[in-house]
Amino acid sequence: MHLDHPVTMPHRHTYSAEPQRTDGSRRAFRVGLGGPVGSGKTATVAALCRTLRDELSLAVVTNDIYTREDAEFLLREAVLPPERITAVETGACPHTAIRDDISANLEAVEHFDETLDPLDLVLIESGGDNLTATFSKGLVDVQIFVIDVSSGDDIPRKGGPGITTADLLVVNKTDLAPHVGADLATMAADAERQRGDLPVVFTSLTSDDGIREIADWITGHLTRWRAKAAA
Ligand SMILES: Nc1nc2c(ncn2[C@@H]2O[C@H](COP(=O)(O)OP(=O)(O)OP(=O)(O)O)[C@@H](O)[C@H]2O)c(=O)[nH]1
Repeated sequence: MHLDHPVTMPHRHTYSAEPQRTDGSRRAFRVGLGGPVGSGKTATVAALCRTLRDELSLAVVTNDIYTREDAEFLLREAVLPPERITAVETGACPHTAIRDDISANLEAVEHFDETLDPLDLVLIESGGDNLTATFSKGLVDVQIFVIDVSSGDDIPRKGGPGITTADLLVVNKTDLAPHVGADLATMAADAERQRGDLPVVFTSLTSDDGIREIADWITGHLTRWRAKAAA
């Protein structure tokens, strides 16, 4: 049973998609990273922090069901100073906290907006879920869905909202393709069939392969979002 009905769990926040907060100051651009358990979401967040931290002011919110493991990993790796990493313990289906009752995540990002000024970017990592997990548009401006080749090269063909609608699809662990018999060309063709013009990036985080492409995609969106706000 899902305890995530919007009537039983009303939002405490009124979301504004505007780049300004209610006091007129600028809020940070919010990027959600979701995907199945173990696909490489935390590794992607860590690599993005290392790539972007010198050019942008950024922070990270992680979501785990009962632990703070992902945040602790990022702290251990020192990808950002500790005051820029926080954890939300969802205590329920991971997608509930990013899609249905987003209040704990909103509180976390708003706290960053208030305490880290100026702040350009917040990465929000979902707990590992299934192919249906997507973020509320009230929480993130764009979302990235991370799958990996070791879960089977038929995953893009199977579709699901994460694969078909995410603003960016990341296919991670390409280094494992030869070992698990995954055909990357088939994955690319299936992903294109499911997503049309929406972009796909192949990554291998053993060598940070593809991370610059994701970082550029994020900064491109951030620039356009700000320009739209200023127009
Ligand atoms: N070979 C290989 N291993 C990877 C790659 N990316 C991540 N891993 C490993 O895969 C495992 C899971 O990676 P995580 O980043 O923790 O995955 P996650 O999606 O955050 O996992 P959950 O938060 O538990 O859902 C770890 O042991 C990583 O070191 C990759 O590109 N290649």
